[in-house]
Amino acid sequence: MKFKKSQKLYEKGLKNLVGAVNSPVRAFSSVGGNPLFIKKAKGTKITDVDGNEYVDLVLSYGPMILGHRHKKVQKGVDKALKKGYSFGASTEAEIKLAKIVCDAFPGMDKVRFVNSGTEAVLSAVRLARAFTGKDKIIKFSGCYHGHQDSLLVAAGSGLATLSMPGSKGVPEGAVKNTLIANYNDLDSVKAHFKKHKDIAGVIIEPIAGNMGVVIPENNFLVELKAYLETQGALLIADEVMTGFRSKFGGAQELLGVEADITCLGKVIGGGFPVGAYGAREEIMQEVAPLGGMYQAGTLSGNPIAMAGGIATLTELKKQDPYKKFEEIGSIIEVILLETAKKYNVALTVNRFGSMLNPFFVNSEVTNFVEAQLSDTKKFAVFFWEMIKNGVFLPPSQFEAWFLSSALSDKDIKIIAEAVDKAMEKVSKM
Ligand SMILES: Cc1ncc(COP(=O)(O)O)c(C=O)c1O
Ligand SMILES: NCC(=O)CCC(=O)O
Repeated sequence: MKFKKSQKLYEKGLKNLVGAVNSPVRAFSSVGGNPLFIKKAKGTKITDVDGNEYVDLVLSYGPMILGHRHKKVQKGVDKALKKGYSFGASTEAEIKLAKIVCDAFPGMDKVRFVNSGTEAVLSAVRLARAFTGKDKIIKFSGCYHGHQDSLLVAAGSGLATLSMPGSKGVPEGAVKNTLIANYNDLDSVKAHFKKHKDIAGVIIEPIAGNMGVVIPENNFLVELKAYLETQGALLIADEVMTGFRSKFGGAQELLGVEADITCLGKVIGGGFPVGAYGAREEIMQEVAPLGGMYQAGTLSGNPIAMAGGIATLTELKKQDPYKKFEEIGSIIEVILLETAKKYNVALTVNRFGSMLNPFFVNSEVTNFVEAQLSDTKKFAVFFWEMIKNGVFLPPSQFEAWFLSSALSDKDIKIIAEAVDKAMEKVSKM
């Protein structure tokens, strides 16, 4: 496999782009080598500029749940493109997507569309503060909620890969109202409430995907929500990753919990830039123009993005792929575990439906500290061998792998063969 053209573009890109990437997550910092440049994608496959074809388990970090360029999505977007790109005024498509989203999440009477997951979360946090009149927010170590100042502490995703505890350029004042708790540890949440009277809410990835996949234990979320109710604080579910992926109604439907405010992104745009936050009526009444919490956007509710979202969610509802996700997901999980056993490689696999991660560690991974015990050198070797054998993975131990509903038996065979080669190479380290 050759990467000559990617290498050339990388060198060219370095001149006017930062690290030749537009998100540090796309840099190959922790796996070595340079980022691949992509030419096109269709269905389950992604092709780089050198013509190498891969089964894609990145899926644009989640959005491409139907696979790339699904014909219904393409059709919906093509139709919208013919009518205009952006109007700065309302369209019927916004109402349609809002209904699909609100119908899927029982705790959501109203929704506001924005352009990214980051925007969705920063607005949701502002809304929690506006509604409760309190300032402090608890987040969990290893959860990533986008790159707004106040939550860019103890965050996973790219910060975990780069071993950064936080970001430069975030003033102390911006994080003075942020408290950190441990995932799967309700006592660590309670400890904050014992100390502070002004906690507006707790934000959580209900199934964590940014420290690698980490699953909420037993009744963690249900108990967290019940406890927050006793404290008059809100539960903010950051379902940017899990919304419409864990289940049509997100992790909340699956785990039987109803958040006060829900953040969405990724899948709801079907590959176009969309984010959203929503809540029950009395909370959304705070948002301008109904209430005094300001939040706006030139391209918010963009008609092309709305068309991508409507087509994706309509097709997703029709396909109802969640049983298939469980089946394929468990097959891939077994492939990883059995192959690791065959080559005597220590491995833990965390999986929730169509999100999964292998960790190169012997012990279970239930929080960020345990996730960081994984041998990232082994992951780097594993990653490159998977690439060379035709499977496109996120270039980081701490990013979830995503499955699409388009995956076929043939794709699984490619994955199984690549895993065999990659595990064998890891075993020789
Ligand atoms: C859980 C979660 N929240 C928020 C974000 C931020 O979304 P975006 O990258 O669209 O700004 C992401 C992904 O990056 C995410 O995984
Ligand atoms: N886990 C990280 C993401 O989902 C987003 C990717 C990015 O920030 O580029």
